[in-house]
Amino acid sequence: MHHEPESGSSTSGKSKWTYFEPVQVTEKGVAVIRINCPGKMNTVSDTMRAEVERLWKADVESNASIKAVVFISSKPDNFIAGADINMIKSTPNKADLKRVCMEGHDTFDVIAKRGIPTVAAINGACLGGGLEWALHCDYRIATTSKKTVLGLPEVKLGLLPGWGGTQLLRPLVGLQAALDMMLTGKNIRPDRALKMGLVNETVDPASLERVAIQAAAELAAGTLKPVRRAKPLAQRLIEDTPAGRAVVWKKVTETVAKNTGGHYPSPPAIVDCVRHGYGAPTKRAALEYEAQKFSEMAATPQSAALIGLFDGTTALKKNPFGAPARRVETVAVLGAGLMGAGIAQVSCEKGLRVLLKDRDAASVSKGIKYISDNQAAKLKKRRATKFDTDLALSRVVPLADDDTLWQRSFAQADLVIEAVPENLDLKHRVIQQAEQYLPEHCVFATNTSALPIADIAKASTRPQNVIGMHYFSPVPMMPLLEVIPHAGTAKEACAAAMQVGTRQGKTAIVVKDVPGFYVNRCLGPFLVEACALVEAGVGLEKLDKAIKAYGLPVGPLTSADEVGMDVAHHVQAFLAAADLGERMGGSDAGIMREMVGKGMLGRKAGKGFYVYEGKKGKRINPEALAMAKGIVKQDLKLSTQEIQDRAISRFVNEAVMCLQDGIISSPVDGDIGAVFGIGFPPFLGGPFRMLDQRGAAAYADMMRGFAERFGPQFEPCQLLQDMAASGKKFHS
Ligand SMILES: C/C=C/C(=O)SCCNC(=O)CCNC(=O)[C@H](O)C(C)(C)COP(=O)(O)OP(=O)(O)OC[C@H]1O[C@@H](n2cnc3c(N)ncnc32)[C@H](O)[C@@H]1OP(=O)(O)O
Repeated sequence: MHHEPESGSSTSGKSKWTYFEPVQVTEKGVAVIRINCPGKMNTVSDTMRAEVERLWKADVESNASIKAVVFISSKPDNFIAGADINMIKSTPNKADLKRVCMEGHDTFDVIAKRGIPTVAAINGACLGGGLEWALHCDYRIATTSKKTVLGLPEVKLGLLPGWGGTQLLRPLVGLQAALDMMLTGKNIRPDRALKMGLVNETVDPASLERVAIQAAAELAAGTLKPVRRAKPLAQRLIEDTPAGRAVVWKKVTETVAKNTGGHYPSPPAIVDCVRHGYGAPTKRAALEYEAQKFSEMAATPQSAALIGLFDGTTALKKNPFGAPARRVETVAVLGAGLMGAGIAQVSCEKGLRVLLKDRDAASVSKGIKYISDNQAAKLKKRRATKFDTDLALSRVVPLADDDTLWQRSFAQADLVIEAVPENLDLKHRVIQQAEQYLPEHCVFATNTSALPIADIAKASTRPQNVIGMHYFSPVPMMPLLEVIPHAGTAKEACAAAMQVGTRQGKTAIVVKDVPGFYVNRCLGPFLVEACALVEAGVGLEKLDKAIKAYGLPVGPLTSADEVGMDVAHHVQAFLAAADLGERMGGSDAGIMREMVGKGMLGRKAGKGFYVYEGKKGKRINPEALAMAKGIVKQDLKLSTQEIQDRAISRFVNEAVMCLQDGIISSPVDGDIGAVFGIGFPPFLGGPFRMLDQRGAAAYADMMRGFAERFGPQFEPCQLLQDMAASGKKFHS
């Protein structure tokens, strides 16, 4: 689409508004309303919404020369990032949010009443209430900037699109695409948004304002008519007939039930709102229903938990050590196995130069293949462009020990991440070998899940530069990073490691240098309890199902099979020998030891607790079942709730113990670590949020009851007892 530029805007000086620039009116009568909320992001609060209505009434409504309006942002990287989450959180009576939503509609009614076309000129994040703002407009133009994303992510906060999203999106993109967007909360990039009919045009960022003004003028003149994407016949048959829609409702209801396990109320509420829209007597009635449901969702503990995780993730984007004096540009990764290649991938994708080194060309090639295969997959799924993937790969320099090129290249490294196997001697050797060629300032990070960082640092001539960076596997998928300074690590090294982790897209928490760090330390007692439960007569399948039903992605037995029985057993044995004392009691995990001895190492060996039969899937391993039956001490006939509480309380108590001992520095870190590290149910918000919601006193009582019945490993730690006695909450 071609638009002629228009010149000669008039402006009215310094803004009298808090959230908007002064309205500019062009010669052809296009009013440009620039959104400029205080702070980094534009968000829609009740006060911002009220102000746009005042602005409209003061500067637009009675100005007859205005023929069309463009809404545009003054911020470099966001249009509107949604409703103000702080407003949602701080509304004490969530029922009041219905009024907030409905007043939003009143404002858009005021705007619509003037009868002039409105254009949303979108650059950067256009999310949630921000996209709903754009949906209320007559025309949407998005820039092709990498920063431009459109989406309705409310579901990720346990909410639903409450400013018309469940009603206004469907007519543009179709029922199925609308449901997909709202139920996944995924970001839509501009090219996709154009294809699906979400926006009318895409433009280069430099042209956005000019094109938007021109489009507005043409809409006003009637020379431009917004075209709705035509639906193919098959889509019409499904979406536009009651019989077709019945199929959609059935399918979507089943998918929602399967994906949420019944733990999340907002996805079914979204489906309900969309469905309600078809039968509602008026558009207003449908919007009122949606607003009612929005306020109900905002009052759920699940929403509070998910918003808590959003806040925690946002807070952790800020480096607690401040920006390092020297920005890391080149990262050397030692070891091109699964871990090393994953670390190299997330680094090169985010613009870091990577020196990937392994023993020989064959080993390093495997790592390169891993990265290039993943890039090809991203390209295929359109998660990246050819240019992005080519650029990422071009940043990786493959290096091998048998070619001295690595020695010269290492002189450029700012930070090394070693990911060689877990063997102290080997780690010492690689540190000493690398240090000969590394510059003085280079930080040396070690990716270990078990070895003390202080011990690894002993081999270094610059121990102040040594730090732990514990990634989780598979690195490109897992969002968490534990950053572990030892007692002698310099602040500058901590700052650099945190900055690199955040740049790699990880949420990084700082953890003390103790056995298991945080996540594995909490997993230890949980794994032991899984074995103890088998000894208490809980069937293998029942155990896995009970923990999955609690909301973890998989049960402990599947988890042991996936990470490998040898690895799981090693973690358990290592922690049993460490400083956790009685807290690792309850079982000696003999079943795992025996399974390792028999080569039942889990998925990688084709059998563990389950037998893996290729396409046929998996079934309980009869050999493991026989072993399990053989170790039952007394069948206690535990209920599902008892199984869940016994296993989860061991994890939770250890998490609180970590806070008590300063291994983690806050409940926020503890919650994020548990949710992002092991998949602790997000709808519970993490162990600390869960304790706040369930009540520390009730939880401590339950654990004391278990301690009496099953042993001292259930004794609640001091901090949990203190919180129980004081009635205080971990999160204020
Ligand atoms: C009925 C309608 C309901 C809704 O609309 S619910 C809200 C739906 N919207 C969202 O869920 C989007 C939330 N925001 C984000 O996902 C990210 O942010 C962005 C992708 C937009 C940008 O990410 P990045 O560039 O990394 O910035 P950053 O550090 O996350 O945020 C900078 C500051 O902006 C605040 N912020 C962002 N979005 C909102 C929001 N919707 N309400 C209130 N504050 C918001 C953050 O907290 C932080 O603040 P600080 O600098 O003080 O730490």
